[in-house]
Amino acid sequence: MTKLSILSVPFGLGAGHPGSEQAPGHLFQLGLLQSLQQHGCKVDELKLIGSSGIPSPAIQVPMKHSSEVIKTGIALAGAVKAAVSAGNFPFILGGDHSLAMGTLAGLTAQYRRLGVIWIDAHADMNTELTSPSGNMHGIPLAVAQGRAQLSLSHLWPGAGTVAPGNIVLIGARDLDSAEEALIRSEGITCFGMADIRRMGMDGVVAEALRIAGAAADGIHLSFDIDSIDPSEAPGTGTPVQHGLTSDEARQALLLLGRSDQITSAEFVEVNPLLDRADQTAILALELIELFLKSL
Ligand SMILES: NC(=[NH2+])NCCC[C@H](N)C(=O)O
Ligand SMILES: [Mn+2]
Ligand SMILES: [Mn+2]
Repeated sequence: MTKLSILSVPFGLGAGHPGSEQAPGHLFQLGLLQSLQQHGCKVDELKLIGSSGIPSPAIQVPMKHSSEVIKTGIALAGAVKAAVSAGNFPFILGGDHSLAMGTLAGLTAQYRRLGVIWIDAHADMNTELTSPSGNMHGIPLAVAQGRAQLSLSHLWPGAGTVAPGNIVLIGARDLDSAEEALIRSEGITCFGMADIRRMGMDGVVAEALRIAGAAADGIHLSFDIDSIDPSEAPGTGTPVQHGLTSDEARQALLLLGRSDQITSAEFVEVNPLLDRADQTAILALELIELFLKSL
């Protein structure tokens, strides 16, 4: 049975709106842990990740709250690496998407070649130079490829990079021009909404696992709640119309959870302050349970 390390990261300074830092606490309040227990999930470790005691980073990044993002990333990277070494499945509960840099730093320090499946309305592939917003949650996948000034090895000394050929985007529909150019020049696989409707989510997931998993010894799933249409998941800072239905998200998470190729996951960008009557939080809770119990 899969032993879980749940790493809770109440951090939201990488996003443009406050609120995602409240998501882990809110999901726990709604009964996440109790219901995981009821579903027979084995939570081996539950850890709260904060940046207190982490010295200011040596690298300077010209973006909003970069030093806090980096410090949190350093704390998270260490916890992720330790979880993998202990033979546990790391599940990171955010928080905003900037924390993926910490996750990926810890993972690339452990895996020889890591694949990444990124379910998101966005590509999060800007650099410090191309970011239109200055928000750190828009850059983690460029950092992970070694394309930004900030690199994963700034967060964790033994961290590596993620090869563009092992990155698969699902649900992307709001790309900035520099991101589009990078996706095209690197040949990064991107399943947009039209592909999902044409191939079906089962077809997309099968292809995603094949591509992300090529020659890889692990695949990380990064799930941004804004992949889902705002009609069903309004509580997020950067909603984008015409997204996944909740059923498509359920299907994706069930299939990915069942695949033994997935070796870690994170769930980000739920913002309780922007939610409508907890609609997004309740859906997130259900999706997380569905995923973790299918592992
Ligand atoms: N993880 C997210 N929700 N990212 C949104 C990014 C939006 C935009 N592309 C930016 O760079 O600011
Ligand atoms: Mn994102
Ligand atoms: Mn997004």
